[in-house]
Amino acid sequence: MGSYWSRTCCGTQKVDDGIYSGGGNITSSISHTWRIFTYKELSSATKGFSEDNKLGEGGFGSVYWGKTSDGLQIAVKRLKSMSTKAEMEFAVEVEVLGRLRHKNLLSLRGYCADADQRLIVYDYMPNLSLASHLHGEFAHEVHLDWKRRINIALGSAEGLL
Ligand SMILES: Nc1ncnc2c1ncn2[C@@H]1O[C@H](COP(=O)(O)OP(=O)(O)OP(=O)(O)O)[C@@H](O)[C@H]1O
Repeated sequence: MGSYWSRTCCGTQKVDDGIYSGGGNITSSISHTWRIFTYKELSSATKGFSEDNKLGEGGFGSVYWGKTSDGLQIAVKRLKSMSTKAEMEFAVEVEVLGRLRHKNLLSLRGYCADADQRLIVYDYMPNLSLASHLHGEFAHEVHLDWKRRINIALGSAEGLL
């Protein structure tokens, strides 16, 4: 469940002005249903999980930008090991996000569970994380005034409900 909470309260909330709270990212979320991807499909979408496509790294694996054959931009989280904890992360994420559709929640696009590979596919969020805007690399570029900060907090709370 830890992962679920990180995804909702610190991970991937979207708010009205387009910024995601915590470690999440910004914008472009149109809700769709999810589907099962093949490993080959995801490998080809991410140019073989190339370093150039790497968006970042979380507790359970690396996240890669990709483009599907039908032109959809995706973020693919490739779990690094098949520990019980990682299996749990995968199951909870797919189970919970697969059921939820909310404008302030990152949408699950699908997953892949081929042999010992576990990958989770999300909408790609192009504007990086709120954390990077609050404390990181973009903190000096984008000035988040209190009005925007309050909107973000309200949007995050709405997503949690
Ligand atoms: N949907 C996405 N679109 C764009 N970038 C993303 C997306 N999801 C994740 N990322 C990038 O990948 C990084 C790692 O994401 P990930 O969800 O694995 O980790 P986390 O939320 O920081 O930590 P944890 O694994 O503990 O939940 C993020 O910080 C972000 O930069």
